[in-house]
Amino acid sequence: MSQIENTKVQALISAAKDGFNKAYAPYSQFRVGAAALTANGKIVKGCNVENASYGLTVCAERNCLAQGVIAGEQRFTAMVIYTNQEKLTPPCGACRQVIAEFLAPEALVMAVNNNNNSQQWTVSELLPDAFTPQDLLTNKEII
Ligand SMILES: O=c1ccn([C@H]2C[C@H](O)[C@@H](CO)O2)c(=O)[nH]1
Ligand SMILES: [Zn+2]
Repeated sequence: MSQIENTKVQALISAAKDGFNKAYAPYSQFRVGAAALTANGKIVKGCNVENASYGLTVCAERNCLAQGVIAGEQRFTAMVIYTNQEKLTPPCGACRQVIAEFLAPEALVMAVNNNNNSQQWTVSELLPDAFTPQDLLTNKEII
């Protein structure tokens, strides 16, 4: 995350770890925490929240961004996803779409684990040619 200050990256990892510790994952036991940096330099976090009706589960990444929106933030510049998995956890397809709604294509998403291994992608690497709010605006111009 070279374009983000190192202290901010450390703060994001720590917030994502907090999220991980709050995860509600009684069915999969697969705990995930996420944290995002807002365009104003604030940090918001989330965790996965599972449900007895399995399909209603919401991932950490989407909960994190929803927490940001509730806090009045709609632009984010980076996201960290924290797990205790040796194989680093990338965001699922549904989360990639929601990430593309709120983070710019060049923004960074980093997966980190409890051994401090990490891997990072840009939003456009995760979801090339994303369908975004701009596509809706273009459509309005045509109408
Ligand atoms: O990037 C990911 C991948 C999975 N999960 C959650 C959903 C479910 O609760 C559990 C297993 O898929 O992990 C996330 O929160 N984020
Ligand atoms: Zn997801």
